[in-house]
Amino acid sequence: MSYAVKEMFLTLQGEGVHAGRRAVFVRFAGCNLWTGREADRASAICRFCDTDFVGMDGPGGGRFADATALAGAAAVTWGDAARGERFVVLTGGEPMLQIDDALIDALHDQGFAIAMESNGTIAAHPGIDWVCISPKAGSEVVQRRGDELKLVWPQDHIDIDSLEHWDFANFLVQPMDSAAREENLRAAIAFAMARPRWRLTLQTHKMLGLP
Ligand SMILES: C[S@@+](CC[C@H](N)C(=O)[O-])C[C@H]1O[C@@H](n2cnc3c(N)ncnc32)[C@H](O)[C@@H]1O
Ligand SMILES: Nc1nc2[nH]cc(C(=O)O)c2c(=O)[nH]1
Ligand code: SF4
Ligand SMILES: [Mg+2]
Repeated sequence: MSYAVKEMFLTLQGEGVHAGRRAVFVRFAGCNLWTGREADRASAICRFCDTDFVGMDGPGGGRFADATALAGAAAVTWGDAARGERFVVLTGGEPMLQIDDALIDALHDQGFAIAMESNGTIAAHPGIDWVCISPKAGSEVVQRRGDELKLVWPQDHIDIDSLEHWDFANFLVQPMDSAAREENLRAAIAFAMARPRWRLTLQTHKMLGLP
């Protein structure tokens, strides 16, 4: 199978438990909860997305003919730093629309530990080493176990008590980036103060000027 990739870049993971860790990001094109077109945002299931995942025109993006080609490009993007530490984050868009056995095997063959950022509406590939699920109100989350649950806040129509029954090792709350970001940050802080099971996570790459 070929893969449609919006962009591929080297940075620090900005969010979640692995914040601060050197990582190759592979941003797949396309999502099942929004077309990515501004004209469709108001009628989408997911309306607060901060990401351009349309097309294959970003830095390091393109159509990769097969898994070997994609994994090879990820290895080149990682560069000469300690091979044993290779870490890739598969995101999008919705990465589970494209991730398959061949890609997971090829990335592992290149020595990568594989993390994924997903909306959880498609079951995660079992070979992924670190599964981060970020639930969206109005969607059906089928992937209810993993390494981190990252709730963007505030969102209406989320049943927090039922999320807490899902099988995740870490529960994180992330303020929604929007025109109301200050208010959203206060709301996320209040959330973490009221529910000690949850930890605040910030989009540190945005503060640092990293991609
Ligand atoms: C762009 S999404 C791509 C992966 C996948 N589609 C998902 O939603 O998890 C990557 C992460 O950014 C989060 N995110 C998207 N828009 C955001 C915003 N406006 N503020 C804070 N986090 C946001 C998502 O919830 C997700 O955790
Ligand atoms: N540095 C950095 N960290 C991130 N963590 C999750 C991201 C994403 O868009 O999935 C992201 C991103 O786009 N950049
Ligand atoms: S599910 Fe993820 S990629 Fe899709 S629109 Fe929402 S935040 Fe963006
Ligand atoms: Mg992002």
